[in-house]
Parts: sequence; C-alpha cells; structure tokens
Amino acid sequence: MEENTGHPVFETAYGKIVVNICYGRHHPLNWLAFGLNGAEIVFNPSATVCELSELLWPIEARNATIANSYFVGSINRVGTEIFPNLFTSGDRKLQHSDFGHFYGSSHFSALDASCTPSLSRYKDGLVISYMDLNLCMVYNGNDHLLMGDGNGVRISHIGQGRLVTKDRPLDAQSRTILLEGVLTHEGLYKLVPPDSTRQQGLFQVCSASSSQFGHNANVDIVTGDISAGESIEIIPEQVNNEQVVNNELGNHNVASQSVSIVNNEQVVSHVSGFADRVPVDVSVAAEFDYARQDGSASSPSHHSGDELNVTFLEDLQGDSGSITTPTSPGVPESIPENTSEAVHENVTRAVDSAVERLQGCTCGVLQLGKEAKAQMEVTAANGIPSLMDYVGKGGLDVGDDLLVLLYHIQFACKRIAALVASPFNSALGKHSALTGAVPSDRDKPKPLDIVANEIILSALRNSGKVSVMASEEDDAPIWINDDVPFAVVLDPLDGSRNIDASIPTGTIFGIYNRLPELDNQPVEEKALLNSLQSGTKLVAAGYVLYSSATILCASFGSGTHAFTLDHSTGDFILTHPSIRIPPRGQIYSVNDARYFDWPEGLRQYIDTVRQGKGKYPKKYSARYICSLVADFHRTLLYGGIAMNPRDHLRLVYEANPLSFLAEQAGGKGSNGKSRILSIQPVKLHQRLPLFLGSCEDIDELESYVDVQQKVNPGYEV
Ligand SMILES: O=P(O)(O)OC[C@H]1O[C@](O)(COP(=O)(O)O)[C@@H](O)[C@@H]1O
Repeated sequence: MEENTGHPVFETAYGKIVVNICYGRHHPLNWLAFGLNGAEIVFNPSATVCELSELLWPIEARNATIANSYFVGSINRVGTEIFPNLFTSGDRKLQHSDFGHFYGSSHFSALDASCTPSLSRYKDGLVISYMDLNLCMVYNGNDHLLMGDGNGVRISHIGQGRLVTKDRPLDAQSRTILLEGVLTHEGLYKLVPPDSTRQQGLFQVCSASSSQFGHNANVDIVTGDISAGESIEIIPEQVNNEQVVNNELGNHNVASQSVSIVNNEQVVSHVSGFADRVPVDVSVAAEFDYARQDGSASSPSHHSGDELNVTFLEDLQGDSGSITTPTSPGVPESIPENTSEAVHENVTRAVDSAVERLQGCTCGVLQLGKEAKAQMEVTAANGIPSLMDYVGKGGLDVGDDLLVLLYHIQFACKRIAALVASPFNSALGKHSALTGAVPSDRDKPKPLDIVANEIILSALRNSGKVSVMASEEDDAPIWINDDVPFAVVLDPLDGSRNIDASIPTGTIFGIYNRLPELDNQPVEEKALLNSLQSGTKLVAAGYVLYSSATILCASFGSGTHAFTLDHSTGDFILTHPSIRIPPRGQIYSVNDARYFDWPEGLRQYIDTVRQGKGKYPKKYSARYICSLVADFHRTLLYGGIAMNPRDHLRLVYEANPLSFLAEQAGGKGSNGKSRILSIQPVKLHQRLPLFLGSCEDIDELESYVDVQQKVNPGYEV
C-alpha cells in the first residue's frame, strides 16, 4: 500500500484473500479499500511490540471486520529479537538492542462480531478457525442461506452492496454495483444505487443482521423493481426473543463456544457465529461456495484450510521448519452432499487431521528466559499482568501443561460468569415466559449448575491435560485419558441456590497430578482413587467468584493470588497478589438460625466473640452470605472465620481446595478438630464440618473442642 500496487485481492481456491501488512492496520482506508475490492479474508501479519500497539491490537481488526464484512486474521510474532549493535528508534529513548517484546496474541475476528481467543503472548501457536465465507456474501440474520435460492444483496453499513442474481455470479466484478445506504434511527436501511451503475432489475433483499441494525433483527423480504436513483426500505421485524434465548443457552450458537488448546500451542476455535450456517473449514467453505455458485459439485483433490494458517505461521517463524506442509490425511477426497450432518462430519475430520498433524510439532522461535522475565517485570511495573502472563514462562512458569489447563478453566469460568449475569439466566427455567413459546422437550432448560457443569467439564476435556475429572454434580468421576498429567475435582457452581436473587456464586476447583502407579488399575478404580487424593497433594486450587466483579483466586503452591476479570479485554488481571489473610479478624460467618442445633462448645464460642469477651477484646460482627465462595473470599481479605459446622460441605470439592488457598494465604482450614488437608478422603462426596479463616481465630475456636454440629436435620432452605 505504500507502493503503487493498489490494494490487491488474491482470488484463491480458498477465498478472496488479502495481506494487509503490519502497520497497514493503522490506516482505515486500507481496510476499506480491501473491502471494496471484494476481500473475504484479510490477513494482517505483524511484528509489533507492546505499549500503544497492544492497546490497538484487539480493536482495529475487529472494527475493520465488522465495518467491511470480511474475516480478519491478526497475526503477531512472539519473543524478543536481540541485535548485535545498539540502535535508536528516533523515539528519544536510550540506545537499545531490541525493539521490545513481540506480544503475539494472534486471533481471528469474524464479521458477526465474534472473535477467537488470542494465542499466547509468549509462545508461537496455531489458530484454526472455521470461517463460513457465505457470511461475507450474504450476511443473513435468518435461518438459511440465500446462496442457492435466488437473489441476495450484501449490505454493509458503509453502503456497499452487491446485487446477486442467478445469472450474475457473485464473483463477477462487472456485476457488482455500489449501493448507497443510510441507516436511519428507526432501523430503516435505504439503498440507493448510484446513477453510474445503470443497473435495473427485479431483486429481493433478504439480508440484514444484528451488526447492521445494532440488535438481533430479521428483515422483511422486499421484492420489486429498482432503477438507478430509487430507494428501497428494509424494515427489521421484531426482535426474535426465542433466538436470543437460544443463543444464550448455546443451543444455536454452539459454533462460537467451542474452544480448545491442543498440544499446548494451538487454539482450535470456531469463529462463525451462527451454527445454522454450518461453520466449515476455510477451504471447504470456499470450494463449497464456488461449487454452489456455478451449480456444479466440485471435488477438491487436496485442500486444507489450516494449510493457509500453517503457511502463515511458517512465514512468521522464518526457518524454524518445524511445521510441514500438511497433506490432509484425514480429509475426504470429495465434498459430500450438502447436508449439515455431512458438513459437520467433514469439519470434524478436517480438524482431527489438522490436530493429528500438529501433535508434537514444536513451533520454535521462543526467546523467553531472561528477556521474558524482564518483560514480565516491565509489564508488572507499567501495568498489571494477566493471569496467563502471571503463570506463564515470564512469571511463575507453572509449566506448559498447567498453563494450558488454566487457560481452559478460566475460559470456562468466563462463560459461566456471562451466563450467571445474563438476563436470561434465571429464565433457564422460565423460557416460555420470555418468548411466549412452549419449549419442546429437547429445548427444555436445564438448571444453571448443570449448564455450568457441562461448560467446565467440556473445557477440561478439551484441554487435553486432564485424565480424570470429578464434579460435585456427578455421581462418579469421569475418566478421560491415560497419558495426560492431571486429575481435577470441582464444584461447578457453588451457592446456586442463591442464583435467582443474584447473590454471588462461585466455581471451586482443585488440581492434582495423575497417579501413574494406578495406571494399570480398572478405569473406575483409578478414576476414583485419583480423585480421592489428600489435600496435601494439591498442585493448584482456586475459585472463581461471580459477584459485582468476577474474581479468579488461585494458588499454585506459592501464595494465593486473585485476578479480576477486565470485561473490556476479557483478561483476568492480577489485582490481589500474595494475599495474606489477617492473623485475626473480627467477623464470624455462619448460619445463625442453626444456633439451637449447635453443640455447646460452638454456642459458647459464638456468644463469647460476639460480646467481645474472647481473646480478642472486640465485639465480632456476623456476616453470612450463604454462598461459600463469597463468604470465603471476604474472610480471605478481612480475616475472621467462615464456617459451616454441620456435615454439609464436601471435603473433595470444597473443603480441600479452599483450605489449600487459606493455608497459602497464611490462614487455616479445619474441621473443628484437625487440619482439613491432612484428612484422607474415603468417599467422593464425603461431607464434613468446615472452618476456614484466620489462624488465631481458628485456634481459639478449636480450643472450645465441641464445635462440630452433630444434629443435621435436613433444613428446608
Ligand atoms: O444451609 P447452610 O448450612 O447454611 O449451608 C449453606 C452452604 O451451602 C452451600 O450452598 C453449598 O451447598 P451445595 O453444595 O448443596 O450447593 C454453600 O454455598 C453455603 O455456604
């Protein structure tokens, strides 16, 4: 673009592709010109370092994607390049030998405003995205594609449109007309073909989408004659609530929800926002589309959408040579019938084959070590590291396996946070009240804790790092894989009884190493025994609090740290490093209504501290949210005791992970008599009294001896 080559769009077997090189992303007219020239995928390979560039990174490409109706691949290198001689960059800084840290964070953006998660800031990786290129041509908010059945106009809010009829193939530039468009406040879209086009004819406009109208809308189909200079109106129908609800539930929008990291280094993700438009592998999409345009059923002899990405990765890696050009072993020779099942099958096979080929590939070019550490310090000094930065190579360096697992856990928890905060969350049980529709059995809503369980279990499974997972919601642990490092225990949504009142809830998790000595045991047995490890064996544990803020608090065996979700970037940001629970608090937290079921010792303890007659001569306050994660989080920060003296909370899923966090913060976890972490679990769903909090408070409580509530009458609420 700095030259006089214009803004070329390359028509390939995979789609109409553009390379917008590096700095080109800062010029909006570049993006526009590529759009006008018919781009479907714009790649923006970059070698760019932190500071202002990184602030722009998540915004510019997505903005361009939405404005110009194409997909964008934002690719940035990682690492730090050290040059033999010092140089200046004309920025008044001292001479230096490097540009700074190339922050990676590669991702794809789609025109329906969805976006893949970013790759690492420190490691090379591979994003495999499914792009339904149909979206570039006819961006239709309804249930079906218009490609095969007649006419459609592609509209974007910059007023670009293409008139497409059966006898005017989509890709013929000569048939492209520009339409001026005005989006009025009422949501009307007036299209005015400029005089110069001299186009006239009968056509239908069936294309509009949420991004054009700013909300989820369908449009009336407008049919009629249009001559140059005339205008037509597209009138959005009412918002389709059912569709919105379904999207919230993930029934329709599954495509954008499936994310996994494979082999530490590749993010496999769907970009396409509407599952009804079957998301397909790039090349499959392209060839599919072209096949359908001319009515023939082409059968590509070889293809691979990921080939495209791999090529890019290789380019960025210079001579690493570690990725070979794929031969697509698992991809079928011909495209099967156009049924969504067949396409899904095709996609699955293409992904599997890509993943298989990538197993074991090392993506090289990591210059971490000292530089990354220094970068980490710079980041910490300038701003605040994210969870991934904090545990990554430049920070705690918890190891690739745990890093990948944490990535998946935090991703799942973000989804749960969104679900919990959604206006439709409690409507999981009241679906029809919103839509007026009666849900079919298949669409019947599930309680939130079940949905949360499914989200987090699927994230654990997709991480490829979990051999067994045991959830409070399931009767038995689920064995996944023999050769991977971790066993994970979890309570997917603790405190969910509070959900309808929007009281805080939380996810709790504990991570153990898989016990290889059990590998030869029958599956049920090794699944159970791996899940029944004592808390002293925890490698990491944490919780995510869904409250006024979403906070992920975790320990990897070196202190307890909390990260707050920054909704503007989607990152968990370190906000509470190395939490130290005060040795003495002034708050007790317990369900006081059970007073008369309490044993004498506990009653005496509570009576004493609330009167300020205990070892600490201040009157204690009572605070009880009745949501363990929230009560514990407050206790972690303010001190005191969070307790449930009856046999109610679970040793494996709740008591152990939270006691680990308490101890790592300098506090204690006790059952009233002894240390929680030293108790050997004997049953998966074993319950026990739980006291968590400040050391001095727990010691004082235990001195009353008789503090465990034996009567457990099964309270109604
Ligand atoms: O009824 P109690 O004894 O006050 O118990 C309340 C506790 O139960 C919990 O709701 C957990 O119970 P569940 O595991 O059955 O969801 C905690 O969040 C809360 O601290």
